[in-house]
Amino acid sequence: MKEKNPWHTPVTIIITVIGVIAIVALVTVAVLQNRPLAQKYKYGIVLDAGSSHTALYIYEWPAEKDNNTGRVEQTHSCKVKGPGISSYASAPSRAGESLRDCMQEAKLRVPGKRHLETPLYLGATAGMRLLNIENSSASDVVFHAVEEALQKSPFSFQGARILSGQEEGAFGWVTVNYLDDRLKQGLETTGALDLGGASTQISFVSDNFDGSESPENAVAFRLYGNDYNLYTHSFLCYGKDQALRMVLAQQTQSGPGTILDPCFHPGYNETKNYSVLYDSPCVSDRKPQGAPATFTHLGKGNFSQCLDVVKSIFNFTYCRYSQCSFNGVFQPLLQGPFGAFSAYYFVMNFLNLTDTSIPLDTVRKKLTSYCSTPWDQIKQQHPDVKVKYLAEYCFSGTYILTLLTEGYNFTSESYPNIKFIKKIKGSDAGWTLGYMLNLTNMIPAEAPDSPPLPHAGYVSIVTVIAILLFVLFILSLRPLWPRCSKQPQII
Ligand SMILES: Nc1ccn([C@@H]2O[C@H](COP(=O)(O)OP(=O)(O)O)[C@@H](O)[C@H]2O)c(=O)n1
Ligand SMILES: [Ca+2]
Repeated sequence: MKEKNPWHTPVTIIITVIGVIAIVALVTVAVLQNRPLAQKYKYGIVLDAGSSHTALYIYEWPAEKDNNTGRVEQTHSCKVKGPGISSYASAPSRAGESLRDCMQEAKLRVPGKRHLETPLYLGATAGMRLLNIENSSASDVVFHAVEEALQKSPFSFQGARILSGQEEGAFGWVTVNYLDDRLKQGLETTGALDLGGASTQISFVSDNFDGSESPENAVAFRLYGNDYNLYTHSFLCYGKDQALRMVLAQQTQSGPGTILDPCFHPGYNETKNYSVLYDSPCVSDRKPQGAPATFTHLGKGNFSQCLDVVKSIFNFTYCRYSQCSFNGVFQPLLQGPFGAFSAYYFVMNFLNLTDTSIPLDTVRKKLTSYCSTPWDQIKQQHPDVKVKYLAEYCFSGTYILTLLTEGYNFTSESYPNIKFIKKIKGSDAGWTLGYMLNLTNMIPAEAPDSPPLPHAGYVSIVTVIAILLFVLFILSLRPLWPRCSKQPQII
């Protein structure tokens, strides 16, 4: 005869069923209540109107996070065809038209129902700064034209303006450190080196800089509960395109019909226009009197002579402060790691010199050999690279090396602290992300209160405690348990 299981009493079965139902209900409620909502995103768009070209960046971040504290990421970028907006001074309406294709792409990339609430910013940098110096009404007209075009977009246009050099430097620094998660965690920050076509920025935190020696180079931030005293400086005219103009101007000072340029490859031979070369406030005051209309630009391909002529555009003769970089500009002691982006990256990547563990002497040797390579051979080796860019890499590499070592005082010891970077975790390094984070108040001054446990941890703990309570409950009912018969069974 089969013996009856003592657990199969109505009381224990009912208790067990109710207990199991209670646990399932409790865990289900906990999971559902705290489940991250289906991912919905918000968007922001920034147009970077640089001196050489305009680029559009789309950023997205999770919509459900309080105060927009979720991670912001770049989801798309679009390079506007044609030159930078400052080149449209004589045909401003074309500046507006030039943005059309990228704006169309943005309309497709940002979900339709988000269009109206998506902020759209345009920030212009050194190209427009120079145009504004040269001819402020022309820069107003260009802005008017791009504003008109952007107001027609379905997005929430927040205005177009020129960033100050300080803002450009500081927002580049914010971008790099935000993407590296250094701000939230209060880690040592990374300095930012940005090389554009018309200006260049250096920004870093240094222990011996509190802003008192040179307030115009100080930007104070309070981010996630940490205070930062950022040193930043923007050198107008020291972007690589304007620097090249200064180097050429230096060599055409005596107004000859031909220059033999050590920064261009042997065999390079182009006829260039004086008025085009001198059409910039960076060099216009140096235009030789009675110069011919054109000059012949010949390459000589001599790195060490190129170094000398590049050095001549830096002034190291005066410094009113305890220490300077160049042109009498204060700079505290370099400190920490640096990220070098924009043209720093493009040039060094082309030259295969992004690895900064390569000793500076080797970098110089490589440039010596590259610069002395005949122009025909260079063109043959790089049929896909735009000839205008290709012709300038010897100059640009030499310029970058000079700016870093002579200008900013990087040494053989500190050069490896620089990383040449294009993107960080999928987002481009540059001022645009920092600019948007600032304008949308997405970096809080104080560290936000976050729940002590992540969602998965919370659910696991609720489940474990529920099971534990159930077991304890069953144990507490021990007096009601049916007795087990321990008597020997008689067969
Ligand atoms: N693929 C690329 C894109 C840009 N560039 C250069 O990177 C620089 C970008 O400067 P930019 O247009 O942002 O000018 P700024 O207004 O920042 O001075 C220009 O000198 C471009 O020629 C490059 O060397 N390779
Ligand atoms: Ca730029």
